[in-house]
Amino acid sequence: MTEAIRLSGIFQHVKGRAALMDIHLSLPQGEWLLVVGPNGAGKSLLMRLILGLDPPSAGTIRVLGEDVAACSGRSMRRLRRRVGAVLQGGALLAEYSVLENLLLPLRDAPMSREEMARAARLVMTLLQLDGLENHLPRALSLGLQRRVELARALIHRPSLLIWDGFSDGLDPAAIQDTLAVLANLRESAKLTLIATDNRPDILSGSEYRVAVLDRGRLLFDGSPDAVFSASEDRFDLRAALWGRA
Ligand SMILES: Nc1ncnc2c1ncn2[C@@H]1O[C@H](COP(=O)(O)OP(=O)(O)OP(=O)(O)O)[C@@H](O)[C@H]1O
Repeated sequence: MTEAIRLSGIFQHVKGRAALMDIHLSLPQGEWLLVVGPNGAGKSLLMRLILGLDPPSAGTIRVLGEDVAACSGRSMRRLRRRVGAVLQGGALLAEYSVLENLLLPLRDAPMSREEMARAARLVMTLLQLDGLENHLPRALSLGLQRRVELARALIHRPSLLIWDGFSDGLDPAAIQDTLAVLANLRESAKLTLIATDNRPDILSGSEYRVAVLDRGRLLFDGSPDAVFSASEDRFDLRAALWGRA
């Protein structure tokens, strides 16, 4: 089976401090992985490495079969067109309309204006954003802004979606709506999802694996049921999942 990602022996140092240590992780295409852990565990750093936004201090990262370190210029742009990203803290450009924000990932795509307009219409309908194309992000609720971010991440029909901070700004109903959209894409287009969150059950209702990260180390990688039962015996897992109180 083709792999969406394979991380081998990843270390990441930030300002002289080891923030990720000896991470090994792989995921077949079409599967979903939830990376959970407390604040500061290293989830965002890991997502940035997978996206090729930062190079790791050591180790290799393969994304959709490509060695990220070996990609540059054209090959990196080609790889990025196969990956969508929703990053923490929202990255909608404030002075751009919803439509202009949506079209950003297509800047370098070999597509005509008509094809771009069609892609935007499709994704706006998919996420029920019709009629909002000329709005500025600040005119939208936080939940709608998140939906625009997701639409932007999906506009180029990526095989792999990276979502850092899955439930940020989403209420329970919005989480369920979002999961339904993603489940359809998994069914129809084999979309792979790698999401981060603080809650290990946030994707419940879907089939997914959980990787527990704590202080830069991967403590566990398995099914949600396995992680919950393992945490009954392991203080470190329990603390990473539910807090050290
Ligand atoms: N630019 C930076 N400068 C200094 N330290 C950083 C920087 N980015 C991350 N770190 C540190 O690296 C560690 C991992 O941070 P990271 O943002 O990946 O955690 P996280 O698990 O995503 O946390 P959260 O759930 O709060 O988003 C933390 O100790 C953080 O303080």
